[in-house]
Amino acid sequence: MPRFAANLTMMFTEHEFLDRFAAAKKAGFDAVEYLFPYDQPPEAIAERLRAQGLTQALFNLPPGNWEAGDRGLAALPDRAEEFRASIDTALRYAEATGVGRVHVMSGLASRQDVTALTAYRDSLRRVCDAAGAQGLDVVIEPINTRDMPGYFLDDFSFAADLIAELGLPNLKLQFDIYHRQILHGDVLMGLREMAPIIGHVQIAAVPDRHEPGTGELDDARILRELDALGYEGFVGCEYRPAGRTEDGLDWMRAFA
Ligand SMILES: O=C(O)C(=O)[C@@H](O)CO
Ligand SMILES: [Mg+2]
Repeated sequence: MPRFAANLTMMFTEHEFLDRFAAAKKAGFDAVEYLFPYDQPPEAIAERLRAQGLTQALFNLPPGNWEAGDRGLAALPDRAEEFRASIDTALRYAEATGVGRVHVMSGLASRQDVTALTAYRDSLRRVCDAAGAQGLDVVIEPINTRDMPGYFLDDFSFAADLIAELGLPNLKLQFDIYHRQILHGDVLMGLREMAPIIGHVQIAAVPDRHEPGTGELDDARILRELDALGYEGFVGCEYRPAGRTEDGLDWMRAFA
């Protein structure tokens, strides 16, 4: 049975961020994820996790200046120093929250740009080394360029090849079913091929990014396939509820 994690950046936004932990627990979740914890002190987040008995499944490294358009730093050669500092920040939050994996966003750059590719490889080696010393996995996620135009990591095969080439034991793939369908389709084959390197899964209906089961894919079938493949990690519910979060959770009860 999938271990669902509520994505608190997208779900339970009826509540203030720190109150979303209790709301997720009350709704039946045992784990949470979100994009960025950095507006809150790590101790405040750790306290909410402890109080609710929740597991922290995932969060992202600081992405640079999100409001100014940054979408990560790893493939940006002229931001290497900032990237190094972002690792230290993320690892402080990792220690406080007990998270097992962090997502590193590549940033906006062309995969044809050799300096970007070199920077990306160097960044991944560096972050895997530092995170590995703390017993953490690092995940990278191909993101569709309709939602994020110009995103460097926009191809699942490229990501899988890079993971194989780098051979870093704690570098894994974040398989977001929503992005996979928009970028390539062929979701079940993608899961079968990439199962050995998947470190985290996320789900949302395509194309509107609402509750699973409301889009063009048979999400229940996909979740059963994950089980059949022996996937034991988390499935992050990274969707924007069509209405109040609590009113749209029936899809999940089918897996209880
Ligand atoms: O957008 C997604 O999908 C994510 O998983 C985020 O972490 C990056 O925007
Ligand atoms: Mg995602």
